[in-house]
Amino acid sequence: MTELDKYRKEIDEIDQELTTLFEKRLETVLKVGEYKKTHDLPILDSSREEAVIQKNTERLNNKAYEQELSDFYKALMTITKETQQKLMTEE
Ligand SMILES: O=C(O)C(=O)C[C@]1(C(=O)O)C=C[C@@H](O)C=C1
Repeated sequence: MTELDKYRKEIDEIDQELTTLFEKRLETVLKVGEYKKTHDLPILDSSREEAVIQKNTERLNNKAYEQELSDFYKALMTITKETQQKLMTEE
């Protein structure tokens, strides 16, 4: 096995955990979406998004990744808002 193969195997294992966590987060986001739909609340909550990003960048061991993690959460929350939007337009 080359070094590249080893790194890719490691990435595959990390991705397996990420996928499990992504699915879990998305399922919870859908529950939030149902709540918002029932209570007629907007999907976007900018202050909550800022808090999510701040809390998680503070959790970083290596602060050099702050921008990357912030971009990651922004992309993630773009997806979660789209998923909630689909729920809102359902019957
Ligand atoms: O906390 C909420 O209100 C959510 O809908 C979840 C979430 C997220 O993915 O974390 C998604 C959209 C909002 O703008 C803020 C946060």
